[in-house]
Amino acid sequence: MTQLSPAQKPVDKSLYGGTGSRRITVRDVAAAKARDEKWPMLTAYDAMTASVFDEAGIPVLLVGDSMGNCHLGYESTVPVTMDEITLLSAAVVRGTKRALVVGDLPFGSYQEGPVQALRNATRLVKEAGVGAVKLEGGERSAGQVELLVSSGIPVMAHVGLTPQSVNAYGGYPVQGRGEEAAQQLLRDAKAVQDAGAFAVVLEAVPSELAAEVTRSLAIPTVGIGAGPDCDAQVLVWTDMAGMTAGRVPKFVKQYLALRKLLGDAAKEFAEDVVGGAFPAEPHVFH
Ligand SMILES: Nc1nc(=O)c2c([nH]1)NC[C@@H]1CN(c3ccc(C(=O)N[C@@H](CCC(=O)O)C(=O)O)cc3)CN21
Ligand SMILES: CC(C)C(=O)C(=O)O
Ligand SMILES: [Mg+2]
Repeated sequence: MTQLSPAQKPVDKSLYGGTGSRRITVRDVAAAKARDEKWPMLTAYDAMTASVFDEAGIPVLLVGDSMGNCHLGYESTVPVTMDEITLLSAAVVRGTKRALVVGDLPFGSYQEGPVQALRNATRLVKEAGVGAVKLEGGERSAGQVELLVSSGIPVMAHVGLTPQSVNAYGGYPVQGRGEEAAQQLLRDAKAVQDAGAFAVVLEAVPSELAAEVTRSLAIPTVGIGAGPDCDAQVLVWTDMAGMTAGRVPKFVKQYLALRKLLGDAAKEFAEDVVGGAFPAEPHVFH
């Protein structure tokens, strides 16, 4: 391990609950694994929401391609474009002071190969100001991870269930069940670590397997539907806050009924307008 320069001294005692004012870097995230520290990650798609999570101390925010279904009204993440990810990533960076912002590379922006991946990741770093990018795939994406990392762009990898492959899966099935699939998942996680990824998302895998991958890797694992033994946990913010319409996956815990609360507020406003109770004297200029 090389000596850290002053600018790279650990940001705080911990990623969550720290008070340091400088922005968290991938080195801070990597250092948390050695301390055996668990940390939270949430998605964010706009500056206002991102500032709430930043002020709450969430150390890493992912501008997920889940913006496709959560924010932009698509059926899945598949239609999301580089223009959309870049626009919303720039907003999240503007809304935050401390969080490391990770931009998700959308479907079609890196599958052609390492050079395409580098072109699009570079755009996200230069135009949006993200501190790292994320892309899906283990062994199949190792070449992309390697070129990005050697070019100075930190990469969060993503193995297990990779939602951009929804049309190949025919849904969102749990991955890594059975000995052969478990061995493949281990190979995928090792491949992206060896290619230089600073962390890896494990999505929808049995918790026993996620625990084994977490023990086997030197880089942090970020679980979503991967049980309690990952180094970090991520949820889509609209799922966590009870804002998502319709059914949410089994791995989601809802901490708020935001969809109902916001709907009730909208109805109250509407009734005030229709009934003449709003605006009242405090809201009026003379
Ligand atoms: N709002 C939202 N939350 C997410 O977590 C999320 C997205 N959108 N969009 C992209 C992907 C899709 N994700 C999903 C969606 C559904 C399941 C799901 O329901 N899976 C089955 C698996 C059952 C099995 O194979 O045994 C389930 O019933 O939980 C999992 C992940 C995760 N990602
Ligand atoms: C759920 C996370 C890992 C993600 O990729 C996304 O939100 O797009
Ligand atoms: Mg994603």
